[in-house]
Amino acid sequence: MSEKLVSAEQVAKHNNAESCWVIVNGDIWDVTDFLPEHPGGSKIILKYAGKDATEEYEPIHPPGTLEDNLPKEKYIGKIDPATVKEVAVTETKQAVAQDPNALPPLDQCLNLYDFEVVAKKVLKPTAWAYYSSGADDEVTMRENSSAYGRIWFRPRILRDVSKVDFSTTLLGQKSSLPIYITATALGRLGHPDGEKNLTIAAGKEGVIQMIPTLASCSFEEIVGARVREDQVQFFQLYVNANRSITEKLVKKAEAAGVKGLFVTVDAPQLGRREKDMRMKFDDVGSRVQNDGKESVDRSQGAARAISSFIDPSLNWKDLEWLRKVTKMPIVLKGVQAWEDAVKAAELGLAGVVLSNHGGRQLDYARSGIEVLEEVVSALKQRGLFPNPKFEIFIDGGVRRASDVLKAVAMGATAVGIGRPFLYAYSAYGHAGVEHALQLLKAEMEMNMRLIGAPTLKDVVPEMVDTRALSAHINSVPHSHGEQVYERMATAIGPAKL
Ligand SMILES: Cc1cc2c(cc1C)[n+](S(=O)(=O)[O-])c1c(=O)[nH]c(=O)nc-1n2C[C@H](O)[C@H](O)[C@H](O)COP(=O)(O)O
Repeated sequence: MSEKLVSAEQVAKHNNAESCWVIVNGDIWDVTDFLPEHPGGSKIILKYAGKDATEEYEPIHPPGTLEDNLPKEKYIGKIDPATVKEVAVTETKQAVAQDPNALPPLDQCLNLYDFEVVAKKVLKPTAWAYYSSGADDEVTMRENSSAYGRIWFRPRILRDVSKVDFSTTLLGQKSSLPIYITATALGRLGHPDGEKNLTIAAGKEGVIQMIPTLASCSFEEIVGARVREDQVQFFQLYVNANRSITEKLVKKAEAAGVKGLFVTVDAPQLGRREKDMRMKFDDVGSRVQNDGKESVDRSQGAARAISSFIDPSLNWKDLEWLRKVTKMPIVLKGVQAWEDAVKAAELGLAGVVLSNHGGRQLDYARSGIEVLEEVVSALKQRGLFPNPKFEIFIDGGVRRASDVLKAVAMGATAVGIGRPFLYAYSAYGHAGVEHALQLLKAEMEMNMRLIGAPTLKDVVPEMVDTRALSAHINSVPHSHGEQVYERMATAIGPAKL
């Protein structure tokens, strides 16, 4: 592409819907004609019209998105660095960018919760909002963790636990832990290397990473970041209303050696995550581009902007089509009732993930661990459990190895963990995720010794007391008071409400 240098002053003249240029990674693009086609609406682009959009663009778009989607003639040239004024780094990033020692030393993180504390300090507000939010009143998000608190151990004694082995297999693939790194979108919101941090750590620690459809990094970057030839990855699929796009994606994943296809079935539409949505009101602050004509649907936050392609018509019949597209084992991710788990087993699928999407979808959905109990009992009644060809995973709120062992005792093959790994790499890169996995290994070893189980096979239903599991005690949803009003008030701008 031409190396023509263009001054920042020249770019700044193209700052409206009639002529809109943006700078991304030093390249200048004329996106005027693309504005009406942008899935996230034109307002978010107009906010950066005539300016550098790199920081906002990077976490949401895999590399090459502009080159792949805009005709060559829309490429204007390179920004002349001599004409660019220093752009202030956001204050939280400043703390880290200028002085990484501004963080507590990694070895001060003793459990998964510690990463959340550090990440909250480091993450930009938009990233924190997206990662930490749950749907509506976040009752299910809180329930995911508190449900584990209603399960108690029945440890056994005088067993030789000098050697403890917590290795296992998931869909026949070896794993050093009954834990996998689950799919979470927009990895670059938290760290420039995005999902690659998870790939590196998963490879080094011998666990499996589930690659998200909505990754910030490209699929090739994530697969390319494997640290071992034989490193195993799974792929999480949002089925696109345009089935040919999905077919291409699934075939590419299979050709790249991905060993499992996890079809997300709990998100025909992404949930209303209000922390995330409130961030969108900031965009209204740039009223200068408020052309008034287009009513931006600000009621869905970033989630809507990235997910309008998801097909809400997806149904059981489509699984026949999917089985023709791939030979990979197919697992349904987001099953929340025993009836659907039994149906998946009877259809001969490879398994289910009992999950409510980390509490980001339907509020008041039950926790994966609670659904696990009813699913195992229903499968047992039909002679469908245990079944080596049908594996049950759960995710949501898993923060301790004791949570993992409760799930294994109740019949889960393994558990997915999401946010803790996002927080770990947002603060410390892949080293943070490696440390998080090492902490879980240390907890696993200690807990298995103390419950009297030398291997995962010895972790059996009699080791847990689940009598209180369905006794929900959830705090009444509360308004968020002052801090919400502050956020809302930022939207009160020149154009009176
Ligand atoms: C935290 C988080 C979770 C997301 C996630 C993004 C974030 C930031 N995204 S989302 O953008 O659509 O909501 C996905 C996703 O891409 N696909 C998916 O299947 N699950 C998605 N999940 C759900 C995830 O796979 C697990 O079900 C959930 O994270 C488990 O709960 P914990 O975070 O408490 O471990």
